[in-house]
Amino acid sequence: MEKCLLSSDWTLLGVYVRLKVLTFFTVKAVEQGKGRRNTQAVQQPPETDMMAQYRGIKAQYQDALLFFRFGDFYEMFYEDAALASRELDIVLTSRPQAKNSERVPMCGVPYHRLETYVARLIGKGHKVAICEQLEGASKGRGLIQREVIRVVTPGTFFEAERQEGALAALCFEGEQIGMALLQLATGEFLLLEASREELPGVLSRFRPQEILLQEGQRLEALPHYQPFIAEQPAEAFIPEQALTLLADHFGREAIASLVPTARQGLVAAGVLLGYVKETQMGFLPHLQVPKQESRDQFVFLDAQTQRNLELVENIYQGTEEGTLLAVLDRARTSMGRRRLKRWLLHPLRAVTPIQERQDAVAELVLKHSLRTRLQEALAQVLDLERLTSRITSAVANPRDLVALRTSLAPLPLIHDLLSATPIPLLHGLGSQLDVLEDLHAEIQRVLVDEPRVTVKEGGLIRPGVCAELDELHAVGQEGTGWLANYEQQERDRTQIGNLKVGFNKVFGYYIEITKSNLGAVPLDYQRRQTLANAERFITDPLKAFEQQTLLALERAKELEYQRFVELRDQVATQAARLRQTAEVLGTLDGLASLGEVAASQGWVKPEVSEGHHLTITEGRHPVVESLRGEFVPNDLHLGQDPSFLILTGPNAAGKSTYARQAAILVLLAQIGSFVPAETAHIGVVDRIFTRVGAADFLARGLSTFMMEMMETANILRYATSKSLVILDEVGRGTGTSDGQAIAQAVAEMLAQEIKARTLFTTHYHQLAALADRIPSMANARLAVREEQEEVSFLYKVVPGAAPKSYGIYVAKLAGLPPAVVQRASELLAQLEQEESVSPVGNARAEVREVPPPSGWLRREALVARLLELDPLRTTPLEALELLAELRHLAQSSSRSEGWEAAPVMPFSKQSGKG
Ligand SMILES: Nc1ncnc2c1ncn2[C@@H]1O[C@H](COP(=O)(O)OP(=O)(O)OP(=O)(O)O)[C@@H](O)[C@H]1O
Repeated sequence: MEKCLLSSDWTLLGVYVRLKVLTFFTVKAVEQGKGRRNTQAVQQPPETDMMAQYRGIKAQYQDALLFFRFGDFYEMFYEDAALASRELDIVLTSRPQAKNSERVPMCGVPYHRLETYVARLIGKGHKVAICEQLEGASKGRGLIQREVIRVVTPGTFFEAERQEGALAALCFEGEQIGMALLQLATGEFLLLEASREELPGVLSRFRPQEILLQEGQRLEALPHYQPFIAEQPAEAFIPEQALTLLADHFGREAIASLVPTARQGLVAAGVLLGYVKETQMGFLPHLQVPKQESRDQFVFLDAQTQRNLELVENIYQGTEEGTLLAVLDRARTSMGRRRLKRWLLHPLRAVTPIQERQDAVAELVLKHSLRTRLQEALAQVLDLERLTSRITSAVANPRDLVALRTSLAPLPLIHDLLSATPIPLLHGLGSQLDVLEDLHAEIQRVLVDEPRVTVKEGGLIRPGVCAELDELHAVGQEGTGWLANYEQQERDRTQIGNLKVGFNKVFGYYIEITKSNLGAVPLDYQRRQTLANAERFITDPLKAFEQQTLLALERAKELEYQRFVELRDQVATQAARLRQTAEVLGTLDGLASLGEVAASQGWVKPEVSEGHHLTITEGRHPVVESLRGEFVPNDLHLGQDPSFLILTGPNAAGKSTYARQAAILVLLAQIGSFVPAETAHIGVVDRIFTRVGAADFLARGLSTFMMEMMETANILRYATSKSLVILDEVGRGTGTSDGQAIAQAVAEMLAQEIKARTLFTTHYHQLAALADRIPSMANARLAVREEQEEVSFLYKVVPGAAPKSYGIYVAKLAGLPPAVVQRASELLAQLEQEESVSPVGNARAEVREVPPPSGWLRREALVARLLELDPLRTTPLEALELLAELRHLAQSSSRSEGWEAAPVMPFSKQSGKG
């Protein structure tokens, strides 16, 4: 048994006095807190010193909401109070700053709900500075010392579920950007490099909630998420300073080895480390040594591609629903879920590691019982990564240690199961899995089965751990017996049957006598408190008892707290082992999840190799299939010839789905997953690009077409012959001729020069003729069945180009007014009559004149034309030309049905006369 020692040498009496005073003041503080909410109960004038202290501290943290600890509450004052009350939906109240002075707006939250309220403020993009009382309140000591112990920012808040606490720092040097990324929930520290064009894609993969930039630097608005930007002084970016900081924290050697290849990233990492040290102070979790992410290791996915393919976030709501992640996620742990997400955004480029993962997934598909046993064991493991961060940053409470103990229990079984498999990746995971038996045993030995959440109320440590603690608990237990005896003894002595011995925090132990029995109270009872129906007394024996037991109790609580902190610190020293175990479990869970999806959905193992081919039979889009329940499978054959597929077909016939499906199947294959198809042979790709439809780029102040062209330009700049490109209706954002010309020129470059495997959907049917001229191009179309007036989509891809778009039919389906549909059909017929085959090979198509519109639209056109006219600035020749134009308009109008002649005819006549 251990000997637990209290650091201070309080005498018994000293402890007691302090205890009572402390209790008194704690309660007073609470009462003051309540009093502020109930102004009638305020007894003391407010401490102006305290407000001065508040202002002094607040001046140092002007950009954060200051949570100012006051007894059992965190209080906010002035503008912070107004903001917090709005954001947290809590009552805004006020108190006078000094006697008769003006009232100060304030609001408060109970100390034990700190995490919840901070989470809400962080979620709304605020920073919170937590200011603690550094000492207990005691009589005559004046102002309590207070200090900010941590500044929580959007990128550093990691302790709550789903908060990753991801933080990035960027270091610009010309066109190159060094980037460091730190995730406090997992301790992962990455170094990356990117060009300015690549930056949005890199940021979008990691989604840091907060980005550190050198002051004066600007980050171009990111289209789909708004991180919190924290400007840092230029000195922080001085390389020597940044590198020294890193070397002091991680060791000189670890950092020196990274300098040659990742100098800029390291500077960013130094800035980041400085920032987390400054803001987290004593609450900095264990960080892993920075690792450099090699650009060539992963398939590059730009921000649009990540978004267009709806990998981890759907386009319209930004949630996980309807994403590829949602289909794949059968993970049993948070670590596994994070791993799957990471894999989806970082498909592998090299064949060998892909095949290693595939083999592991195949084993887990095949060996159902192995997979289910592993998954059952994994289901008992809580978020070890976050727990490690909580433990190492000292925010962990006793329940966190219990969660850790529970999570470690199934590890030996997982280890045995993995060690028995011959599959290299799984077997390797078994060897790397540190089952941490020593930690499990120690937590089991020290901590009770179900401890309290709070650390200072006792009830944490098992009997037998600490001799002194056991003795103190024994005193407490004896005391309970003594009290019961004493109560009975006093009842007998006074003959008061309902005499009660009780306890409260302010007065300690007392004897309560109801008013009707007050006549029988013995002389040695000393009155302490008067209630409505009773009086409370103390006696000398009760006082002596109280002194003894309260002391024992408080000392026991203090000892338990100390022992708990010791245990937490002891676990924290093993952070690196815990992190490694968490990493292994995350990978295993990710693989098991892929195995389960493949097995339950009947997916197959794709053959991956270095070739240029992409051959899929009976492929399905996993997300559309999961949402629709049924899906028409399709084949795809791309390689050297054809490498470029022009896809035509009606609107809503499935062109985009088919093109995206190709990208998703390639991506699945390259994360090591099985794919929804009969067979798949995939030559690995280095980059996947998708340019799909319109998106909201208002944030960047760019027109949709401008954005479309910028994205297309990027594809043409970065795509290689190993890339996969999905272009959906390029050029549709501008005039028909321009759009078609651009689409053709882009297609020609991709097919003839870049030679990337490409799926190109278009409504410019003229482009289909390109395949006659360019050997690497082929046409495919989405088949439809036409019966009488009705068209049905078959969702089947067949060779050849589509004869027409059926746009009007789709418009009708979509509910366009019959008159408009009718008019559109007339116009289409007319256009088709006039249409001459447009010369493919010549990028400029002819601009056709479209006849005037019908009904009220015709009249509108005439009126609009007249309103444009400025008679004073019109030459006689222009006037004549205009008359002719108006006459032509009027003539064609009068031929059509539904013509309302009245407003236009007089003018027409007039012009006729003229
Ligand atoms: N193979 C398929 N099997 C079943 N349903 C499908 C299939 N392909 C597409 N669909 C369904 O058809 C809808 C429309 O598909 P998609 O958006 O791909 O059409 P599109 O031809 O690209 O249309 P547009 O040219 O108007 O953009 C999809 O949302 C999906 O519900």
